[in-house]
Amino acid sequence: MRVPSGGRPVKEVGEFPLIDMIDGVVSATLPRRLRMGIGDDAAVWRPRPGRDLVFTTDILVQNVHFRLDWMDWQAVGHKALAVNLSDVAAMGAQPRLALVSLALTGSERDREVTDLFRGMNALGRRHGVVVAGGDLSASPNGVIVSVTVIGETSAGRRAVMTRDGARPGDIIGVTGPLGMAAAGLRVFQQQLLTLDGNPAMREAYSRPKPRVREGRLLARAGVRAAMDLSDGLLGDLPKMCQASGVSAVIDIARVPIPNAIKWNFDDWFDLALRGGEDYELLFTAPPAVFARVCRAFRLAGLHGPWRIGEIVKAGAKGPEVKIREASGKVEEVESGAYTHWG
Ligand SMILES: Nc1ncnc2c1ncn2[C@@H]1O[C@H](COP(=O)(O)OP(=O)(O)OP(=O)(O)O)[C@@H](O)[C@H]1O
Ligand SMILES: Cc1ncc(C[n+]2csc(CCOP(=O)(O)O)c2C)c(N)n1
Ligand SMILES: [Mg+2]
Repeated sequence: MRVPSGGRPVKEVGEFPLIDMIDGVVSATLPRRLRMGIGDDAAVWRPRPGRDLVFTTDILVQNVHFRLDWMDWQAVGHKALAVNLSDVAAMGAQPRLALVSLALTGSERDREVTDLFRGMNALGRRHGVVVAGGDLSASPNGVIVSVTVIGETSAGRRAVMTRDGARPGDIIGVTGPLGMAAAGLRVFQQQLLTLDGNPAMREAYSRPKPRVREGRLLARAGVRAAMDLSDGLLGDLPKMCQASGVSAVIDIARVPIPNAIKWNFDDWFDLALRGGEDYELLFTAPPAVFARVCRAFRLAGLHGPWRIGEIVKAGAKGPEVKIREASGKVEEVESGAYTHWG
């Protein structure tokens, strides 16, 4: 039997305070070449001036992140790599290598495991990424897929985009619609298989598209602040505001939330802004840089970006996110979206 050793249960501490506690243990002395440690979408290591390497890792746990009666094995492979590519994209870097650790119960078929790697490889090929290694282990309670991706910035290119680069006066942009993956999760959970538009929702949940090209174009256009939206806009934007010491006003009428979501779900606001797993990029930029981004996206044939609000100075209460209603009225909104252990 496990003897309680003191301390609080982590489900009471919460995911983000726990990260702060880990940070407190490991971040006392960091080498100068580590340009970014805990706190952003990826760690940044500068082996020499003019070249940054980025490192990120994300884990998918059966029945926490995916269910095998909802997703086939190729989709699990796709999603496990996609969520990592998304973090590299958020830094504005080019992903190169993936390491894949897999824990299996033993009853899976060899064919299912190779399917997982087929799904991963197909996505990797589209973004110039190869699987370069990994690890295998047993897992008594379901499949675990942990992927690490390494990326690089081009020599001489501007520095990576970070969460602490947002400044008052910046426009806030996103690279695509919000809420489709959360709607897909709802479709699976409630078996809404006759709902209008449900195949696109299930696809958004099962096979998110990492915005790798968009991330590189943002960085090249001079964007300094970006992150990817994994936990939902009202979970992630407050993190960016906190890191940058600024507040944000979101124009709700400008947020690209598909009509299929607004028309089908009464709780569309929470679904789209707190549901998570969109894997779109959230960025902020001064108006001139934002205009450059719009031009670059148009020339590259990419959709967006969508302008959804602006960064303002933090008030007396410190960094916060507010919502501008369609009427023009600005209202406070509770921060918070998906977190582990509720
Ligand atoms: N177990 C851990 N050990 C060290 N650092 C961690 C650990 N878990 C998270 N972090 C770090 O905490 C920071 C914040 O994590 P957060 O979950 O907000 O971002 P993320 O990794 O982009 O999210 P997601 O997991 O949704 O992709 C990241 O820099 C991450 O590397
Ligand atoms: C079966 C099943 N149940 C619930 C969810 C919802 N969910 C799980 S993790 C997460 C946020 C990002 O995760 P992380 O912060 O770990 O990267 C969300 C919205 C799901 N995907 N699958
Ligand atoms: Mg991220």
